Formats: sequence, C-alpha cells, structure tokens
Amino acid sequence: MGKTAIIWFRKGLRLHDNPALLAAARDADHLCPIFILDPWFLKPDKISVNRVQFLLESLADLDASFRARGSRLLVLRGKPQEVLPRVFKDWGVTHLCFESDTEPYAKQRDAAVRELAEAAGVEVHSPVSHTLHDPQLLLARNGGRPPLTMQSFTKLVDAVGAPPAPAADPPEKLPPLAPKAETEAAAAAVPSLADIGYPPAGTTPFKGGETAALARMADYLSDKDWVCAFEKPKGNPAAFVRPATTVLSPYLKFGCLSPRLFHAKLQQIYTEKNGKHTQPPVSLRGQLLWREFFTLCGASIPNFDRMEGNAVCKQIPWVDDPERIKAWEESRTGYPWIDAIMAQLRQQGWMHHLARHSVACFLTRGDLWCSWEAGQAVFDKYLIDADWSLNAANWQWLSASTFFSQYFRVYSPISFGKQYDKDGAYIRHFLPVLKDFPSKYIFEPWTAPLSVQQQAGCIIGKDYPRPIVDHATVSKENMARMKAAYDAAKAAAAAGGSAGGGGGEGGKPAKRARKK
Ligand SMILES: Cc1cc2nc3c(=O)[nH]c(=O)nc-3n(C[C@H](O)[C@H](O)[C@H](O)COP(=O)(O)OP(=O)(O)OC[C@H]3O[C@@H](n4cnc5c(N)ncnc54)[C@H](O)[C@@H]3O)c2cc1C
Repeated sequence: MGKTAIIWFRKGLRLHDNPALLAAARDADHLCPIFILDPWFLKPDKISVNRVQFLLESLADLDASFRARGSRLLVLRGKPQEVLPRVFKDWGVTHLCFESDTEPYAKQRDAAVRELAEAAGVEVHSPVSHTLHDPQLLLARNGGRPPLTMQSFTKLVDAVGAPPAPAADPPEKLPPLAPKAETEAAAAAVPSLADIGYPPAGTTPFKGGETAALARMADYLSDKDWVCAFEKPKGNPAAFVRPATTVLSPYLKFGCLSPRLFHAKLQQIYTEKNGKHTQPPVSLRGQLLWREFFTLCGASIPNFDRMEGNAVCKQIPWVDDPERIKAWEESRTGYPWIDAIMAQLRQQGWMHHLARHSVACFLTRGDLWCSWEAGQAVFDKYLIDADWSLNAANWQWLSASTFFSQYFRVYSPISFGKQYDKDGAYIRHFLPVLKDFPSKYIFEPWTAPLSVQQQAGCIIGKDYPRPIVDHATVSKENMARMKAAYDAAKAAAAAGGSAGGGGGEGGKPAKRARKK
C-alpha cells in the first residue's frame, strides 16, 4: 500500500520551518492538508471576531500556498476525535502528522487522537516546532521541574545550546490529495466569518497569514540598529501608528511565523553587528525567551491558568465583582489611559506590553482588587495573540501572584501614561468622546472645570464616567492587603503548607523581580 498522509494544521499555520509537513509529504503518494474547525474553540461569546478573522485569513493564505504547489487546504468541521477516524477510513490514510502542542486541551485531544489513529493502523508523527526548544527536553535537563526565574531559565537554555535550525522549505510541488479527499474539497473551502456564526468583519488592522508574518518580520528586522538596540520594557506603549515592538505575537501564536526562523534571523543580525547588541531579558531575542520560559511553565505546572491548585501562585483573596470587571472591560473606569487601552484591545486585539501592564495592574493589585483570572478571560476573548500559557503567566506576574513580588510598585493610571502620551493623542484616538478635551485635563478629565467640559462637548459623569475608584486611596489599601496575603503565604510555608509562591525550584519562593 502507498503512503496517504494527513498534515493536520492546528497552530503552525505555515509552510516554512514545518517539520510535520515535511514528514507528511516525504515519499507520500497522497498528501491531505487539513484544518478542523473545532466547536470547542469557536464560541462568539468567548472568542472575539478579530481573532477568528485572523485565523480565517491565515487559513486562506495557507490554502493559497498549497494551491501554488498543486494542492489545497481542506477545512473540515467538528470534533477532531470524530472527524479524523472518519477520514482515516474514507481516504485510506496511513500517516498522520501534526505539530506537538503543550496546552492542556490540546494534550487531551491529541492523546485521544493518537489512540484512535493507532486503532485505525495510522502512523503518527508529532514533532516540536512551536517553540525554540522541545519543552520536554528542557524539563528533563532541569530535573523535571520548570525554572521559575528568567535568570535560571536563560541559564538552562544556554546550557542546552542553540535551538534546532529552521527546517527546509517544502518542495515546489506537493503530492496530490487522496482521490476521496478530492471529492470533499468543494465543501471544505475556507469559510467566511458569517458561515461560522460571526459578524461579517472584525476591526483589527492586523492581517493574518504566513505571507503577512514574513513581510512584517522583514520590515521590522530591516532596521538592524533598532534590532540591536531593542530594550524592553523601554518603548512607547502609546505608539499606535507604528507600534514600538514588532507585533509578531499573533503570528507566533498561530504559528504563521516560526520562532526558530525569527531567532535565526536575529542571531544573523547580531553576528553582522559584531555582537554589539542588547542581551536577554531585555533584547529582542530575550522576548523570544520569555515566550519560551512561560510556555514551559504552562506545559509543566498543573492548573497554571488559575489560582486554586496552582502550586507556584500566591493565594490572594481577590473579590469577585462582576460590575467592576465589566466596567474595566468596556472602558468605563473613568481613567482615560486605562479606558483607551481597553478600547484598543477591543478594536485591534493587540496592545503594547506596557499598556497590558497598566490595565492588568489596575484590575488586580493596583486598583480594582479583582482576580487575575477574570482579566485573563477578558484578554483571552479579545487578544488576537491570546496564548494560553503566555496570558496566564503574564497575568500572574502583573498581579504579583507568581514570578514578581514587588507588589508595592504600582502603575499610576494617570502619571504612567502621561510620560508617553503628553498631548493625549493615543487617548483621543481610542476614546473619541474625549477628543476635544484640552491636553491639560485629558488624563484626569474629572478635574476640568464645567466650562471646559462643556466646551469639549463631554460632561464628566454623563458623557464619560467619573473615576470608578480613587487611585491614591485604594492603591494604598491594596498594598496593605497584598502585604497581608504575602505574610500569610510566608506563615503557611513556614508551617509546611503550600500557599503558593514556591514549588518550581525546590520549593523556594520566586523572589527575584526581573525587568520584563
Ligand atoms: C497581562 C498580560 C497578558 C499577556 N498575554 C499575552 C498573550 O496572551 N499572548 C502573547 O503573545 N503575549 C502576551 N503578553 C506578553 C506581551 O505583552 C506580548 O507578547 C507582546 O506585547 C506582543 O507584542 P510584540 O509581538 O510586538 O512583542 P515584541 O516585543 O516584538 O516581542 C517579540 C515576541 O516575543 C514574545 N514576547 C514578548 N514579550 C513577552 C512576554 N512578556 N511574555 C511572553 N512572550 C513575550 C511574543 O511572542 C512577541 O511576539 C501579555 C502581557 C501581559 C502583561
């Protein structure tokens, strides 16, 4: 019997550096590229139209690349555990290849699919290409536990050595679809948003797909001096025409861009510049290491997306306040810097890292004292780069629950943004209700005299809300609450219990706060 292989796309929506695709295509008589629209993911109340649009654009781009190689992408619908056994049989499949995935849902799904494949006599191949290194290999090299500081993580990757080089590009011509798959092709085109129950169009300016990813990377990397001087957290969170960072995150999330290719390109530039460049954790390569570090944490720490049962997370008595959470989500806190960032999130599905810091600190330990899990869910809904591990890790960081412990360092919702957006151009753009406010008052519009409000056509308390809390007062109260939670965690640890904050590195608390 000849080889009929499926390349099953989930993330990894690209042709370049795709070891699963190469394995599927190698010596195959028939190659069936598929994507399965899993109802588990497609929930309009949970996942915004912007991210689904980005996904569909990525699939259309992938389809075009396959067509250029004499093939095409088939988009099937249903639960993978039901769709795959059917096509194994109908198409006479002998091999199934897909990129390995470490998220909890994916792990369960893939384990079930492996069993079904085995039962059907289908050979499975699942290489790692979503991260620089194989997370299992990193874990094994670290004694089975993830490092809990960026410093120890960097040491670990340095010890492991360079990541694998990007895989070769696929051949110009790929094997044809299996004849039975061909008969389903007409019904398996990339659907429109409306076809799958979404509004007809999103509002994000970022277009999905491998083609856009490679063009974007080439654009940002063309300025080699910028690459070598890159230093995060420096950079302007209010720059929205040309963002201060690469906006490669949605492409990395969906795998339209290979992290190994990005890494290799960076190394090439660093070499050309004779090693004169910034270093991790602040350099551009350092950003890829944050991604790698947090993916490893997500892959190996049970219950990483919640406080309960998460051994590394401080147990903090957050208050469940749906009204506050809704006000934050819908840009109704009365703090223009916060509300503009949340408007950018809903409109574009992306914001600068420091903007994310501002709103995450505000929702949790800074001002509203709501759980980071609630913020994580809102980000998960709207971000086009929403990533299970990265989202959970960064929310834990910002709420000073894990990784970071300087809870007394709080972002002011007034003065922090002012450093970058002196005249309020960012605020005016994302909160047009305030567009005619004088710069003097735009970060604190409630302090403007009524006559100024009237002239700006925006009355505070009527057209735009008053501040939801008084930052100066609540931020102090919240610091005291944080101190109490930290003291309780310490006492519990001394008594031998696990109140979070340890666990990963021989039970030691994560004490170092690094620049990120
Ligand atoms: C509360 C909060 C939630 C976040 N949720 C997500 C998320 O769901 N998905 C996501 O991709 N990023 C998340 N981040 C991390 C970070 O803000 C974004 O990765 C970054 O802003 C994306 O923009 P960029 O591609 O221009 O980044 P660049 O600075 O150009 O960095 C290049 C790449 O490095 C990676 N990276 C950079 N910073 C981080 C970081 N802190 N943690 C992990 N990886 C990083 C990303 O893949 C990014 O694309 C979150 C940050 C915060 C504070």
